[in-house]
Amino acid sequence: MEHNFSSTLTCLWQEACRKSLFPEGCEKTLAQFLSFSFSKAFPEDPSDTFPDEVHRLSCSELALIVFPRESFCSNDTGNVHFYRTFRGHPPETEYTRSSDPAILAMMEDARGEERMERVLTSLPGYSSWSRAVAVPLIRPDTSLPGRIFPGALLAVPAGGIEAGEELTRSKGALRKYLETVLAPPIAGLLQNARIGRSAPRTPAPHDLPEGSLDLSEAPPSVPGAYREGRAALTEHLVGEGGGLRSVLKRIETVVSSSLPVLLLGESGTGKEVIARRIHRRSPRRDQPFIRVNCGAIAPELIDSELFGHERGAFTGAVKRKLGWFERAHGGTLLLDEIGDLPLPAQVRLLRVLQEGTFERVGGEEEISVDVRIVAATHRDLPGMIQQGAFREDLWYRLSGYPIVIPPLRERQEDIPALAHHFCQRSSRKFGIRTQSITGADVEILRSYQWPGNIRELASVMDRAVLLSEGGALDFHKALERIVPLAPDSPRESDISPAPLGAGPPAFPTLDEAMERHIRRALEKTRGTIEGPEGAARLLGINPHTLRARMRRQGIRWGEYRRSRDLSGQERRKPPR
Ligand SMILES: Nc1ncnc2c1ncn2[C@@H]1O[C@H](COP(=O)(O)OP(=O)(O)OP(=O)(O)O)[C@@H](O)[C@H]1O
Repeated sequence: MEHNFSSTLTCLWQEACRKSLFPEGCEKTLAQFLSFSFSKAFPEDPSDTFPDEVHRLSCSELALIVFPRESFCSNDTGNVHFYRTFRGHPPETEYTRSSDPAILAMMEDARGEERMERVLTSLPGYSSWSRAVAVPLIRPDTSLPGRIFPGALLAVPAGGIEAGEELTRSKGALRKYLETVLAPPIAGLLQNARIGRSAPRTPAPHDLPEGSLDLSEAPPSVPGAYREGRAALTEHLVGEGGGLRSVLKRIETVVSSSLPVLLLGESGTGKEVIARRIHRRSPRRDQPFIRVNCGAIAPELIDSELFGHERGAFTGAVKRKLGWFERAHGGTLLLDEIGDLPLPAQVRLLRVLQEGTFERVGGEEEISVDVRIVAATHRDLPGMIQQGAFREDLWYRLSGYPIVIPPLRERQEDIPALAHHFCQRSSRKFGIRTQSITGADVEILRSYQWPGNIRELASVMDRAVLLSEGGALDFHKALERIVPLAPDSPRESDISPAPLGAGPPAFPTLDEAMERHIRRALEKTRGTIEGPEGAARLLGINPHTLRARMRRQGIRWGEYRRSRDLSGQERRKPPR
């Protein structure tokens, strides 16, 4: 099966939309800009086909830079230069998301500009930083010969629409093709993703807000592939009549109030899905729903992320920025991984919960917000309170209405419905039709313990569909790939006591064991964090959580990545 230029680009964008929050009003510009840049990377005939692998893989690297419009210029070939921006003035880095902590760190670092340049120029396809326009990258994955590694570096002009007008001055049939064939579906995709994030339900085609695009205009090569934004993927709830019945009953009694809700449950059990349901069923449904992963924000940025900052509050604060509390005004704020919130931020959060007010960083104005808090964690908060890692008073504030989401192994009745749901989802995602799930398949799935819960089931299904190549699903094979960490972990040496007389026993602490385990997963996946082959999936945790843990434990992703890129050479051992 082969896919053409437009379906490949559309899939890449579908992935980008799930990972990034694009500024309102920028859809059309961004789509044109990116479509054009893509053609620069692939100057061949746009109807050229790509091998199946390109199409199947998700976009595993993404960095988004928002830069000021004044520094944006284009020549008449439409090539955009922003070299001067980074040379002359610091970029306005508004939002970055990347599976590459190295890129993320660079952007947060004062000297990041220099290092960013080094990384960009080292990427295949770039001869100089000045040519590093917004180009989705597709390059060979050296760890898996014959496969392709897709990723994207997006540079978005902060000025939005006007900046796009520059592009429209460039000439040629290719531009026309990009504008007429590719830009509308991509713009629609972006716009729908944004609407989906703030709207309580996915609008039906007939009631899309004015100005939004009907995706029925999109090229038909992968029907429906770009219709699913992150919201659609996370809002569908399986198990309403089964294992989640009591959870949903509890939700119903609280939805009409503004009481904070605390969702407790193992990683991957569906806490975010339930939080979205609470929002959708509440009177706030027409207001924003915002999710913040408290564990994924660098501690020094937490205040600014949650409460915003004033211009000049610190180096790099070039303009006022609203925090998540203000952005969620009137709606619901999901504080995910609340157990990872550092203690000083817990104090400030407590104040907002008690008084409903706060000040932006560097500001004096008292700001009041009306936000419904839903907090979620897989951690043992009472245990953390005992250890002094979580404030007791915050716990009392948050735990007024706790809801425990049972792990998948305790709601086996939901497995058939979940399996069907994810099978359809994976088939749509990869454009592969498979044979249906049989009773024997369900038995195999039921006999597995699902430590990674529903997220793990979804990833096993992805793998099964990919491996099926359109034929029967083989769950023995699909599950095999999840298990390989078990035989060599824990290693004997990790737990054996030291010889007598040699001092205290060398029993690793929990932190040390966790660090080793993460390192092993990174070694196995050669630094891949997200996606079906990634370390997060292997460990059964959210990629954001994994990155946060790596950061906390000083694990540098770059070492593992470099070992992957040394094709044909001996792999470099990561530091211990
Ligand atoms: N009941 C459900 N029906 C359909 N899909 C579900 C359900 N529960 C979870 N999922 C899917 O499983 C995945 C994990 O769910 P979610 O992110 O809500 O889990 P979580 O408990 O918040 O995980 P973490 O603690 O790691 O953040 C998502 O892709 C979600 O769409």
